[in-house]
Amino acid sequence: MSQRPLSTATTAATAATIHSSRLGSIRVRVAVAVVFVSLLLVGATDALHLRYQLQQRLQAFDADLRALPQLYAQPLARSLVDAASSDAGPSEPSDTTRQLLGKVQARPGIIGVELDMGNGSRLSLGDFSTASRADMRQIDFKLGPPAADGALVRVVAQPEALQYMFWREQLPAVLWRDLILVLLLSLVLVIVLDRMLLRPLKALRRLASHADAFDPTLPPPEPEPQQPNELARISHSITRAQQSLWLQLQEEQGRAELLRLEVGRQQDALRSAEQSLAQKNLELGRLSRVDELTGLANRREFDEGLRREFKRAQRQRGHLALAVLDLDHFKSFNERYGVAAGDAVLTRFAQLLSVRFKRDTDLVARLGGEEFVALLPGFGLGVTQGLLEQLREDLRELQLPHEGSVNGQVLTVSIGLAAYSPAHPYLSPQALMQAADEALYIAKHAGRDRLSLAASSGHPEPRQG
Ligand SMILES: Nc1nc2c(ncn2[C@@H]2O[C@H](COP(=O)(O)OP(=O)(O)OP(=O)(O)O)[C@@H](O)[C@H]2O)c(=O)[nH]1
Repeated sequence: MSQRPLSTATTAATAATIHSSRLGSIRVRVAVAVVFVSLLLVGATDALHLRYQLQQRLQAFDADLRALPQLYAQPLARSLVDAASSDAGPSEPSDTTRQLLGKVQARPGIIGVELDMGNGSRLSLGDFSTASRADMRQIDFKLGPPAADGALVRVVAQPEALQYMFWREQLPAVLWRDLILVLLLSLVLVIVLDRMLLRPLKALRRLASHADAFDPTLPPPEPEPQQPNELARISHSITRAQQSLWLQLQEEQGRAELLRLEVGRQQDALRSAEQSLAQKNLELGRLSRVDELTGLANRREFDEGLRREFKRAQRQRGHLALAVLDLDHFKSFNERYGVAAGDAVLTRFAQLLSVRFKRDTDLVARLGGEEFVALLPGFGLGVTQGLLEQLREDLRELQLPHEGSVNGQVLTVSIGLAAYSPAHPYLSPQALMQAADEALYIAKHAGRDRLSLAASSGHPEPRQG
């Protein structure tokens, strides 16, 4: 968590660096574009202006050319008349004539002037070698009668020279002026663009980078200083939204934490309830199979064991001994010594049974009241009889007083014993149980405190202990 603000800040700083370098290159490009546009504007304006001026010059030049006959026809005619009356004669042009023609030739754009005096004499000033070119202009005018009848003046002009002169005059000044104008215009445009476009663009990009790095799980950043109004409003809106989201997130996180704690508590309670339920189920299972007073197996457990071991004995053609044990005159014991003492005796007798028959396969159970059973897989009548006699001896040794007993002194027990074997196979568990019960019945009726064997023939044999 602690690295997140750092990485976000780094990202924002990197983005700002990239943006500022991009912005720098944009500035250069804008400046170049502005200079180019200024150059174009100023150049185009001046080109139009110079072209207009040149046209004016050419028009004026044409007008001057057309005005030459009016200006020079008279003076030239007069100079010829004067020359005719001079000593040199009409065939030689006078100095005045030369001067007048020189004036004409000296006019800008005029490359040559020729006077054909009509008497075979000619006077040429300037260069006529290029007179045949298409852009040449030629004006011929006659020096009218009577003074110079037949004299002709030919003026050859070249506007190109005039244009060349025009450009040579104008261009340096125009170029300097344009340069200054371009610089000034570029400066103004760059300043205006920077203020109106680049700065808002820069602020917008910074805003965009903040929007990119927007994370409602972080505290909102400080507002940007000196932003244009609209951008400041957008920036403040984003900051406000972020603040609101952040607060909501804090609340939600608080609520989520409480819910997590509550869920944890409920899960703990559920776990302990499940454990308690499992224990109770175990206990229930145990209780359903165990006699509560003595801790021995109960009748249900015994019935299952009897069925199981009987089938095994049948299957394996083995031995299975079953003894039913009943304390004698227990009713009178309860009456004399109390039920609690009776319970203690039942418990003590159960312990004797458990000690005596302690193999894993032995099953000792209390069927109810003062009646017990011992199911002994693998034992025949002989071995079991010996063990039961030892048990009766164990009981005698305990010397549990019972004045109402058979012998008027101690508690005794009667036992009925039956055993399944291949030689004496009973047909069912019930038949085996019934045989043991019958043997017990015989033992009781024979005077109690004894063991009675069930005979396979159905005639149990009581034995005096
Ligand atoms: N203390 C105690 N007495 C029980 C318990 N269950 C049964 N009894 C008593 O055991 C006595 C059994 O009496 P009976 O069935 O008449 O048999 P008995 O008096 O032993 O006579 P015989 O079996 O013929 O020798 C009854 O008085 C029952 O109340 C028990 O869990 N605890």
